[in-house]
Order: sequence, then structure tokens, then C-alpha cells
Amino acid sequence: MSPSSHLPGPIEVERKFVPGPEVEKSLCALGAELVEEITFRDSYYDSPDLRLTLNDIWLRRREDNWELKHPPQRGARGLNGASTQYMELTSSDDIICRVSEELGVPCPRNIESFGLNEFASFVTRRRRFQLPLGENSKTKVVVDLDEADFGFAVGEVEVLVKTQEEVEDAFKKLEEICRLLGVFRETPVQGKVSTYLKMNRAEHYRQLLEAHVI
Ligand SMILES: Cc1ncc(C[n+]2csc(CCOP(=O)(O)OP(=O)(O)OP(=O)(O)O)c2C)c(N)n1
Ligand SMILES: [Mg+2]
Repeated sequence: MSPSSHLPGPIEVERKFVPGPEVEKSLCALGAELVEEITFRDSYYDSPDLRLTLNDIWLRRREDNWELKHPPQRGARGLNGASTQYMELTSSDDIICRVSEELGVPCPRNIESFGLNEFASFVTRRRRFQLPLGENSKTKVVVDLDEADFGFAVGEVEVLVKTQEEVEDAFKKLEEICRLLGVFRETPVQGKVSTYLKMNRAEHYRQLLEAHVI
């Protein structure tokens, strides 16, 4: 299989928060609009030696679509302070190439043929809000309020940027929005997958902590 010829996609810069009872009121006060309400199942996969996730590579099937998140720079971590930066692959060919490289195996015909194990699977109900564009700003800011079916809720502020040079400003923007929403915390807030693993797969969770991935 030839490496993909298209340009890499945007960098997703995100900051998670604990959604308190006032968050919707705060979103409303900032002029945010509810733009989407969706429900989806995510199933996450790794090799038996956990080589993908221990290298901060997250392969999932969201409903019928395969997606792979990886840090923009090889060998680096996506978590930076309390924010994260990841790129997402959505083409099966690109995902196969990346997983083959990580596992050191030849490219199979399809993702299923890697024989990976599902390590987490849950349903999320998501409400997506969009903040109004600020004056002189073209940056679209999205806030997701997620409820997972294992009794866990988390919020996330997200912006998409095109280059690594824009990431620092994006981190600042996310911090500012969390302060405006009254949900700012210095330390990272754990997401759905980390929480699922802590509850259901303690040894996998321990190894991720030890590898400083989460
Ligand atoms: C705070 C924090 N978040 C994620 C990670 C790494 N990580 C763990 S699981 C994981 C994959 C799941 O990503 P996440 O953004 O938590 O899920 P979700 O919001 O449902 O996906 P989206 O719709 O945004 O694409 C990552 C990147 C980390 N180390 N620290
Ligand atoms: Mg997210």
C-alpha cells in the first residue's frame, strides 16, 4: 500500500472539564448555541501487549467508522499541561499503514485482520454547543457535554488548528474559555476512556499512568 498523498488533517486541541450544574447557564450567557445532539458507540482496540495505547495511539470504531488519534509529533505525548493535541486519521488505508508501522507487521487487507482486542466499549450521548466567533477571530470553538452509559459525564472545549505554531494560542484560548465557563482547573480532567479503564481494566490503566500517557 502506498503512503497517503493527501495533506494531514487539522490538529484537534482540547481541554476537558467537569461539567458542573451551572455550565449550561454559563454557555448560554456566552451566547453559545446547541448545534447537535448525537448518540454513538465507541469501541477501542489494541494489541495484546497494549503497544498502541502505551504509545498514545487510540484506535476506535465510532459506530461504523474507524478513527485513529495520534500526537502530532512522533514520540511526543498528546497531553500537554491540562490540554491535549491530537491528529485524527479516518481513512482505512492511512490507519492500516500507521498501525502496521507501530506493531511492526505487514499491512493486512483490512483493520479487522490485525486481530486486535477490544478493550473498551461504551455509548456516549453528546450535546454540542458552538460559541459565537469573537471580534477579529476566525477560530471556531466547540463545547461538548458528554454523558457515557457507564455513569460518567465530562465536558470538552475544542478548537481545530492547521499548524503546530497555532497550538500554543489554542491552549490559551481553551484556558480562557474554561475560566469564563467557571470550570477551569489547573490539572488534567480524565476523559471517558481513562475512567472506563480505571473502573474496568485496572492493570491497563496502571500501565498507561506509568507510561505517562494519561
Ligand atoms: C485529558 C486527556 N484526554 C485524553 C488523553 C489521551 N487519550 C486517552 S483516550 C483517548 C481517545 C479518546 O479521546 P477523547 O477526546 O477523550 O474522546 P472523545 O471526546 O469521545 O473523542 P472526540 O469526539 O473528541 O474525537 C485519548 C486521545 C489524555 N492523555 N488526557
Ligand atoms: Mg475529545
